[in-house]
Amino acid sequence: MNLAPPILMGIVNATPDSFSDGGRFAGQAGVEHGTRLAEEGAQVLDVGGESTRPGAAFVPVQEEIDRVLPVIEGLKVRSDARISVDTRKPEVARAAVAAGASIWNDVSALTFGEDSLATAAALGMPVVLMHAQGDPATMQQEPRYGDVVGEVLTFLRARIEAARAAGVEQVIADPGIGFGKTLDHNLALFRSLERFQEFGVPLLMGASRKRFIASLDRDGAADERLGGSVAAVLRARAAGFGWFRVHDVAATRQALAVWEASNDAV
Ligand SMILES: Nc1nc2ncc(COP(=O)(O)OP(=O)(O)O)nc2c(=O)[nH]1
Repeated sequence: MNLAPPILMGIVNATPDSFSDGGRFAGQAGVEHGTRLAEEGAQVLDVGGESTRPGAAFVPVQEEIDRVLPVIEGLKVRSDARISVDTRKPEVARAAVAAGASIWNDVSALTFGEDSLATAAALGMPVVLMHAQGDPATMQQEPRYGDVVGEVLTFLRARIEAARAAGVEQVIADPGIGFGKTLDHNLALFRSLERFQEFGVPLLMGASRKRFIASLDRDGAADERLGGSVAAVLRARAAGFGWFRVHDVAATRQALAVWEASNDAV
């Protein structure tokens, strides 16, 4: 399997309430944090202004723009890393691109806004299409699937086709770990990651510090989940994933370096 070098997407949550680092990286603190992540090896910095953790409240457009723009503008000055904007809202994506973002990371896979598809095509940048069942506010109340892997694949296949039909040329697919999934649903996806290669597009894993890790080991807090986060990255890498959205860039970079060097199959 000839894999392109891994792309590390460092998480910069300019939010007051993100599940693992809420309130720490607004404004200048977000610029400093993103700069540090780029120095640690992140090729992309993912700037978000709305938490999408289970139970998160909706953030109005202007408030989300006010959160992400100062961080994006500051990072454009301080770092050469590409910037992605983590938003469901086309208005926020447009503002972020005007400020220097060049990737749209949409956890709603361009379904949230009526003009999301047209906006993505007009902006002409790569779009991350992620699977989620339901809305962050309620998605973990009672996730149900007949065949979670089959249904996630079917959804992403349809969204990739819709994006391409709308004129979006570059897409990245993401199974959406933790977005409307129980532990068993997440594990079923992890055991079937190779099936996502069918799309023939870059694949993104975003498992960093998520709850399923605590469910498998001592129920630790978000800052006690580094080992599980790295393990999830390596499992995805073994399945051909190339993009990794992580909080802990240096540790992930090092783990991938050792994994790549000790796997001649890469
Ligand atoms: N493509 C993609 N984007 C994502 N954005 C946010 C989160 C949630 O994690 P985090 O940003 O750390 O927390 P919060 O949503 O509370 O800010 N997970 C993903 C993911 O798995 N894939």
